[in-house]
Amino acid sequence: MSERRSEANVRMSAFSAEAMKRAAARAALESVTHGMRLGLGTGSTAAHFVDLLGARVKEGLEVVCVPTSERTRAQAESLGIPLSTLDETPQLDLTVDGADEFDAALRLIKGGGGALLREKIVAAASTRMFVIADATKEVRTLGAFPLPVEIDRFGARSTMLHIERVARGLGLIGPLAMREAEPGERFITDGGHYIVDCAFGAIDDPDALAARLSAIPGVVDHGLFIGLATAIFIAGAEGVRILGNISGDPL
Ligand SMILES: O=C(CO)[C@H](O)[C@H](O)COP(=O)(O)O
Repeated sequence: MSERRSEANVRMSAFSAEAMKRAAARAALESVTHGMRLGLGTGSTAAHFVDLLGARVKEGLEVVCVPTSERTRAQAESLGIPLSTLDETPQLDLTVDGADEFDAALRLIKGGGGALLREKIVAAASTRMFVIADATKEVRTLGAFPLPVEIDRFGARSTMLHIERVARGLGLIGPLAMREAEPGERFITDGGHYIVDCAFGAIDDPDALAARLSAIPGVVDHGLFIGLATAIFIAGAEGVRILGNISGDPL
């Protein structure tokens, strides 16, 4: 294949990935109605949703939204979307967010964009959580995407060793890497914490791992979202299909 041709292919697949993310976002937006209190996710897929929502707000749709990151807050503000905080609006009707991976039981890995803590708090404050994703995020077993774990800065090295020990107890062995914003500069979350990316490989028992990680004192939260997503909008070449229940409870 010529260099020019392969460049064109790369551009084309990037275009279709974005088109799929937007299609999933558009499908989720159909459930948004007048007066809703919404949680706004973080990441490139969630950004499509915020963009489309902004257009609906300009047309007169009235909603109030809680963003899950400073990045999403800035985008929503720039589009004139009315914003609130969880202190002012502690209960939300619906959160729409992306994911790094999901399985058939609607369990997710999130945190690739570093916003997992606020994303989980906002999702847990919502009656429903819709995940929007392209079909490449669907997996049989979670874990191909390294699991992000948010940790306190105090005692970070010790907390990493604790995570390693706990994971080993579940048969999970893989390199842990402190996330960097740039080479030599640690990534800091909106909440002021570090992120450790844990490349465990296949996580056969996500529920057990989630419980053990949550019990480690220095762990602020982890990217396993279990029992939170109520529906997943999956965009593929054939259109958008929905896993779960758009009007109901988590599986
Ligand atoms: O969890 C997240 C941010 O913390 C994102 O939702 C996740 O990383 C997916 O991002 P993208 O839509 O860009 O693939």
